[in-house]
Amino acid sequence: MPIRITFRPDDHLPPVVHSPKPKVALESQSEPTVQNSKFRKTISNSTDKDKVEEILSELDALIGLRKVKELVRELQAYVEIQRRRTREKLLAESLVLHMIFRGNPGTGKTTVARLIGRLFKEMEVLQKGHIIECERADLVGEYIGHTAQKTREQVKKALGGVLFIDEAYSLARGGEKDFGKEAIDTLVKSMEDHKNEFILILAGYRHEMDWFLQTNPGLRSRFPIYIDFPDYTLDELLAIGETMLKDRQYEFSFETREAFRFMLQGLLNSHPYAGNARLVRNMAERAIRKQAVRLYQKPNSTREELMQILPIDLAIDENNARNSS
Ligand SMILES: Nc1ncnc2c1ncn2[C@@H]1O[C@H](COP(=O)(O)OP(=O)(O)OP(=O)(O)O)[C@@H](O)[C@H]1O
Repeated sequence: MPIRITFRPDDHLPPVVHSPKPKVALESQSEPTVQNSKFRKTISNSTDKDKVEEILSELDALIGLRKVKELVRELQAYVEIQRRRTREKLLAESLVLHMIFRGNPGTGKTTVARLIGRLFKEMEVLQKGHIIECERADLVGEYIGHTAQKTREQVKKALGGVLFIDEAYSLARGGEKDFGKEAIDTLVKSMEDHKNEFILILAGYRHEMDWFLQTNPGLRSRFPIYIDFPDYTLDELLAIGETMLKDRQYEFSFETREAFRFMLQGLLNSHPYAGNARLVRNMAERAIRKQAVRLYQKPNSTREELMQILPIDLAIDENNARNSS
């Protein structure tokens, strides 16, 4: 039986480790290995600490997500300590790192899943660390047997990395007779057949995910790690927008910043799930295109002009921007 780590989503406590009586002692082994891993990779001291730190800094650079960052760091520390224990020929168990990500679209789930894949590659938990993103249509087929085949194909592609299934609950919506059930069964079997060869992350809206896991106790017991992604606040969304522009060497003028805040506030007031970074990215990218059209007829644009996004590029006039401040 594998070690199970329960991260309590709602508090800051360290993970609870449910460790059944270990059956395997490594004392007799001269070269400690990761248990149950098909790769049976020899654990060396060679984990590139700089690369791990680099990935953790990328995680820290994300706006907000304080608890998510804490959990990922806890997870990283936990895995690292297991490695050190193995090196000291202490008891070793396989790590079960399948996860549930709960949150609205655009709250950073895929971004964090990618970082986790890369992190575990550097830590030699995963061989490749890539991510295969899929949804119901990629897993569910049209006739008996087709679904199992399609799902196995996705698992195969994900071996050595992360299989990320968005809106995972859609697999259970059709009930017992739906092919989605076959996809779930195939996933469960793949988790057994390919233990430690990939990490499965099921993602989606919080309430739907809770319902999904309640209706599938067999599945639920295989996911020891829950990570919640809250909606971003107005200030966080603003910071995300500014970071996205800065990364592309653009910037808001003072008025544009206020106009952007005003637009975001309006959207947050009218749409309950508007607090997401995807929306901000779309707004920023649209503003960049609008700026291009505005400057196109001006061959002698200055460096500053080429960098600055003006309120007009947000399709909002300056009066509105002033009113919002
Ligand atoms: N905290 C953050 N800081 C900076 N950029 C972010 C942050 N969160 C998300 N983004 C950016 O927002 C965009 C959407 O994020 P992402 O795809 O990770 O969200 P998601 O929760 O997986 O949404 P979906 O389910 O719609 O795919 C990406 O371009 C990502 O880089």
